Amino acid sequence: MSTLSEVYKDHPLHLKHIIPLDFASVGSLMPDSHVWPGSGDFSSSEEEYNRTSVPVIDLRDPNASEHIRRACEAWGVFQLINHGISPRLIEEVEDEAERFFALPAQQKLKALRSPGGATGYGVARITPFFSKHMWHEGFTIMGSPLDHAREVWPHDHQRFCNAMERYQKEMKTLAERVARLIFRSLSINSGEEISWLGSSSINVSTALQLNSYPSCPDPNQAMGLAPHTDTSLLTILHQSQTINGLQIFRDGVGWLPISPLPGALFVNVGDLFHLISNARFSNVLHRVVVNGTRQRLSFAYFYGPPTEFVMSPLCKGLNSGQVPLYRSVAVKDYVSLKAKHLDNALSIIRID
Ligand SMILES: C=C1C[C@]23C[C@@]1(O)CC[C@H]2[C@@]12CCC[C@@](C)(C(=O)O1)[C@H]2[C@@H]3C(=O)O
Ligand SMILES: O=C(O)CCC(=O)C(=O)O
Ligand SMILES: [Fe+2]
Repeated sequence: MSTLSEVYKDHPLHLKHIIPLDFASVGSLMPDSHVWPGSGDFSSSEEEYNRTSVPVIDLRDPNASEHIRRACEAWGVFQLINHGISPRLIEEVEDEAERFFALPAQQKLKALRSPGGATGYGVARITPFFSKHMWHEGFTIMGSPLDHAREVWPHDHQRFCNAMERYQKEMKTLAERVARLIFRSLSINSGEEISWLGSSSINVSTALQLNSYPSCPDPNQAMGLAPHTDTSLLTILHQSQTINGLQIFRDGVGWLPISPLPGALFVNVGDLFHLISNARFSNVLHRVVVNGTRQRLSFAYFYGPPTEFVMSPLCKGLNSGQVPLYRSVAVKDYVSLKAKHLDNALSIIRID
């Protein structure tokens, strides 16, 4: 049984695609390596529209499953309220992430992701697909971050590890709950297709990504995180309550900023739910823009089936007369395709 980390070992990256810029040493001039060609003004006047339109799902609502289905079909995203994650725990994770990203570059590099590694400090994995670098630094965690944390803080890593481990535990429970509601909305309540869901003996594929977008001397020329879809089944995102940055792409509208509702978590459909739902659910394209005066933090929890699990469009999810649009693929093979081909991964398994 291979783990997600083992799958990424087959796709090593060059150090120049791992080491972030020392953002603290950048003055008022943007380094050319980080100036995105053709980038204009990233701001948008759609904020109010967005605030009122992105679906809000109340987990206490008895009809949550049906509401989630509609949100996944029409938007591929929703804001989740009454999710049960304690604000105290979120604050602790925020404090610890802040403590890490505020360290001098040399200290942070002690936790650098290795070329064949999946976890640790570094730039986004999608970096090699773009000619310019993103205004972003991240810390990827899969389970315990102990090995990296103790390199950074030999005597004071415990609170970082505790916060990250507790957060992942709570996120996993929440992701299972949300995934179950989504499967239910596709009329899948039990059986082979979800035998792995909620099982304590089967390793699902999960990762916690701490994202930091430092303040930027010229935010209109920089890209926080380039447009991408997530590889996961679903992603649960906590974003800074005060600084906007996340934008989703809507056909016919363009880039829409997502302003967080107080206390809400943001959920987006990833490639795997798009595949399983036979493209009924949108794996929404999203990106992050940066701020001229303030750092923005976000935490993304990626949730997916075990790496060996073979996924195919679920018959019950298909409307009558519909044919499967994708062929079956093991999670690990899809992760490999994505690592090699990024946006083209889905079209490679698409049935014409
Ligand atoms: C499980 C994972 C999803 C992710 C790659 C990773 O191994 C851990 C980092 C994740 C992340 C976060 C920023 C955006 C993204 C596209 C990237 O480059 O790294 C996602 C990856 C993904 O969804 O494929
Ligand atoms: O920072 C954000 O708001 C989004 C992060 C994201 O898209 C990701 O980690 O995949
Ligand atoms: Fe993402």
